[in-house]
Amino acid sequence: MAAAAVEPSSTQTEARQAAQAYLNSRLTNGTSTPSTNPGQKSPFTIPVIDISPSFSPNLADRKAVAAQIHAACSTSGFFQITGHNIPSSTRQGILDLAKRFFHTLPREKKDALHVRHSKYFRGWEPAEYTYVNPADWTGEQAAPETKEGFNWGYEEGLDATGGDGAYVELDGGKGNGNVWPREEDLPGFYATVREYYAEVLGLARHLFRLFALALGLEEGAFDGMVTHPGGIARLLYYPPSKDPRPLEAGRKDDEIGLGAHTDYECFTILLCSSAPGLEILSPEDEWVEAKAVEGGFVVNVADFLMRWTNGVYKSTVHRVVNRTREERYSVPFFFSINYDQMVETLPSCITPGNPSRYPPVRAGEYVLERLKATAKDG
Ligand SMILES: O=C(O)CCC(=O)C(=O)O
Ligand SMILES: [Fe+2]
Repeated sequence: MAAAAVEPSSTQTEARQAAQAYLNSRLTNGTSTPSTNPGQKSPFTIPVIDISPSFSPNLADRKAVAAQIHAACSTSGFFQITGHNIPSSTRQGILDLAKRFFHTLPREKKDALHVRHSKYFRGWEPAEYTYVNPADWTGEQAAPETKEGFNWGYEEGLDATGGDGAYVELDGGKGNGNVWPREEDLPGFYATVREYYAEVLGLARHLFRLFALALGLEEGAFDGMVTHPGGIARLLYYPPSKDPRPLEAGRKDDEIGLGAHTDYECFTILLCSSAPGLEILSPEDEWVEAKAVEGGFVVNVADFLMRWTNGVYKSTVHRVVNRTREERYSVPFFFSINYDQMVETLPSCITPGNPSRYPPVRAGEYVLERLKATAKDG
């Protein structure tokens, strides 16, 4: 993406500087340091929440799940869910599709889908093209990222509700910026993406109702904001480690799958294959392995929701390092509200001790500026 010859808007400046300052404040030169105060660790857990009671007709059951979500979001910002009703065949189907995409689509067909052709970062993202932590571009000890990705966003054909016909892209543009492999090159690609995306989008809308309850709002408070929501999803591939070693506090890694970052949207629903690799930065600056539970999804708060909740919900720094000889695949889904929606700090998150810290912002504008900041030539 060519650098624009215009002054960055205040949102741009805020998004880039705040993201980098926040990361820098949490990272010590890219290495983790053991806690100097082990007796005073803050509670940092990634709880497993069975959300099956949230499908109950009884409001008290739904509120009980929301309370667990609230506790997780206001501490570690991460939790895992089971009891979500997404069939295991749908989950396996998209992981198998990722493997086919990365291993069988020839390089020139991938190149035709390169993200550099897309102003919304859709399509194929080779390992070296982006760094989620801009400080890694120039850092002396910069380790290249090993992840390879394929990105797409919301479109009505992927929404089981059919949408409301009002989808706009990150910059307010009409239509959607998705690009797809040709059907003859990867038969069944779109159908498999659709099956998974429709399910995970439905789950995200359901979770958002629980977030409303968790924030002390009426359950349907956000429903009108997710009728044509932003929802970027990715297939990700992390090759096996060339030098597999366990995570060790204080040791700089020379292979990084995906650098230290926070996510940008409201929350992320992550599906992973069996190889571990996701690591979360604790308040003591220690990387903690987040081992995915069988059949579950990892859910984490992202920056836009942290901003919207005035910092009450935590968007926590994480990264991926494949420390195994196995290939690793994952499919994150980054859920946003409608990109044309303006939001102001939620009144329920403003108190005399925590006055509103952020000006109003349009959802898509915020996310697009954060995405631009990850491309090396962006
Ligand atoms: O692959 C994973 O497990 C996590 C991916 C991730 O954090 C991201 O894409 O933002
Ligand atoms: Fe992430």
